[in-house]
Amino acid sequence: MILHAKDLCFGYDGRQVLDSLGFDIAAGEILAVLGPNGVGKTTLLKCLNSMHRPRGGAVLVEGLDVFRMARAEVAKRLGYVAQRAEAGRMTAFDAVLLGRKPHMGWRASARDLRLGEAALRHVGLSHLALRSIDRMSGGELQKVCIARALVQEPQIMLLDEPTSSLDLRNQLEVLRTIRHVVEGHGMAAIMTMHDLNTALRFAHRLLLIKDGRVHALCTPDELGPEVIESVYGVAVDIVRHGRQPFIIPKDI
Ligand SMILES: Nc1ncnc2c1ncn2[C@@H]1O[C@H](COP(=O)(O)OP(=O)(O)OP(=O)(O)O)[C@@H](O)[C@H]1O
Repeated sequence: MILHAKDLCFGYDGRQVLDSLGFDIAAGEILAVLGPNGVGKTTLLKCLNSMHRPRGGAVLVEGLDVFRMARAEVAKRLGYVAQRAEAGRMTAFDAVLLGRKPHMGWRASARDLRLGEAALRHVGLSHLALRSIDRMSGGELQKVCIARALVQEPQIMLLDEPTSSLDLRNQLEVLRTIRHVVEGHGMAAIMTMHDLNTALRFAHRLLLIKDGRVHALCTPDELGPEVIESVYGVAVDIVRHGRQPFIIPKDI
């Protein structure tokens, strides 16, 4: 297992959000974290990369406790792409290069620059490399942030709604890129999502949170309509197109 999360408990101002939540993820795996608004998906990602310190529980990356690591050590292992990117005044290339910071000396090496260029190419943004990120669309900025996590060369990518600002074509391209790097480099990705059908298509396993706990942890093929109804309060049918399952709400 590349990451092991055990019995995580976390709350804000005494209000419990995560309640003994645990799971494992293997190298080469994409895990979609699902559940309704406010259930604690972002909070979970922030606990995994030690931005939040849980009240109880542990997060181990290849057996090492992330809460005992220095910031740069965490960043070498876990690349985090936030839900809302902050756009400062710097070029897309410089913003991507920031992802090399945990690996860099006091200046970027030729390899750092090459990785930056390659990451921008991967997300289809080479032509905007010198554009300031405060002059980019929401989707372009989201892709810059994903490129920044790629150059970080982490073992695990934590992606908070990575496709929320992207059109259909860009959603597919970004998710394919993530799948390509995960499968090709023995990494893992944990991504929060609202689009259940996209999760069914791109994730190897689904983790559904309810009441701060793991309500279900299953493959797309194993997911039953009763789980969706219980977590989201919506009755659905699950139909198949070829072998691919799709969720269709019953009453629209
Ligand atoms: N900094 C904070 N201080 C206090 N409460 C917070 C803070 N951040 C989040 N919360 C609360 O914690 C709960 C979980 O929030 P979180 O953002 O993890 O949910 P989420 O599942 O990612 O939601 P969404 O799907 O809407 O992005 C929510 O009730 C939220 O209001």
